Amino acid sequence: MDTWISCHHNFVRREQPGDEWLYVHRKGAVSARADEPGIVPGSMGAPSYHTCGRGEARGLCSSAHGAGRQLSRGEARRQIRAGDVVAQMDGVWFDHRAADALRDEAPAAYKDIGAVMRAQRELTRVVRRLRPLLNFKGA
Ligand SMILES: Nc1nc2c(ncn2[C@@H]2O[C@H](COP(=O)(O)O)[C@@H](O)[C@H]2O)c(=O)[nH]1
Ligand SMILES: [Mn+2]
Repeated sequence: MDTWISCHHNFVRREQPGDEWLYVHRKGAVSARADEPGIVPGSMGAPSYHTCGRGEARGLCSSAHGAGRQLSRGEARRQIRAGDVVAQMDGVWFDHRAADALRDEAPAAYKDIGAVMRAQRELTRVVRRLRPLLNFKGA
């Protein structure tokens, strides 16, 4: 099957986003050149987005690669209980036996993906919003 979207978020490429040629390093960011497809995932319980770049040179033709963390892993483990993970994953199938181990991956450990998409609307356009149905994370 053809790959629909291949979207790396740790690479360097020589590019000319404006007048100058640059080595653009993307670490936790994705390329968002004009009409370029991308993926911006939310969290294990929040929507993900298929996107289309706007080629905004002031943003080095880039966008965020995800919602990003609201809480560090340590802070998430301190603040979030297994029961919170189950509650936050309401409507998404996952292995409840792993709820305790997944405290640092809980939806509340990540920023609000809707707010992140609004904040970067000049960089990338939403093509499709995907609601999570099932999540599996290996130990
Ligand atoms: N669709 C999912 N998105 C997730 C999940 N866990 C985290 N995330 C989001 O992805 C980005 C990028 O994560 P990275 O590990 O590649 O750096 C992260 O900021 C979250 O917004 C998940 O289980 N499913
Ligand atoms: Mn990453």
